[in-house]
Amino acid sequence: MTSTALIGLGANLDNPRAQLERAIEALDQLPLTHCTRHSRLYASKPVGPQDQPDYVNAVAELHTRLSPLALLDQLQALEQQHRRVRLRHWGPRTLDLDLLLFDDRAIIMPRLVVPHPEMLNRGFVMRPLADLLGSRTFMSLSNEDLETLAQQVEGDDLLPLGPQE
Ligand SMILES: Nc1ncnc2c1ncn2[C@@H]1O[C@H](COP(=O)(O)OP(=O)(O)OP(=O)(O)O)[C@@H](O)[C@H]1O
Ligand SMILES: Nc1nc2c(c(=O)[nH]1)N=C(CO)CN2
Repeated sequence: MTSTALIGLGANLDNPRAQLERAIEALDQLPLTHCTRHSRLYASKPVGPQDQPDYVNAVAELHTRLSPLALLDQLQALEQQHRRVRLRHWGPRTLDLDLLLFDDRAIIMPRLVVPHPEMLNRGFVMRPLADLLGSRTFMSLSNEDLETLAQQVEGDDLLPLGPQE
């Protein structure tokens, strides 16, 4: 059975934009998985500790035949690969891949909570998610459409990035 998964991507490496573009390509190469589309990339001010560089954030939609836990394993392996690159280049931070939604399932396991518990509080997640799926509602997100939910957290400093060069 094919499922739809939404992935939140974030990076604040030296070249976070290139990291995200590579990560989106890598998501499309995962076993039993295709990246069907992704949002535009956004530059965003760090939420939480401020003594770190700005982030680039985006959301990608996957069609996958992996189970939620198998997909999480793959996402964590990808994060590890990017972490190795980061160490080599002494980059300031890592790549974060969050499993935001998996069909309309509610999952509570020791390693995996879906919908991602912080997503509704994060403009850098909700804005790109609403760009992709604005009118969609999820029972697992109180049946409210994503555009309305995104507007409730607007206020983060988000800057859409245009095409490079
Ligand atoms: N929906 C989810 N997506 C990704 N990881 C999850 C999810 N639910 C639970 N986890 C667990 O959370 C841990 C992720 O830790 P990580 O260091 O990436 O968190 P963080 O990036 O600091 O915070 P956040 O996940 O809030 O962005 C992993 O060990 C993973 O098992
Ligand atoms: N703007 C922004 N801020 C963050 C982000 C992120 O992806 N974007 N990720 C964090 C840790 O996961 C902490 N703060």
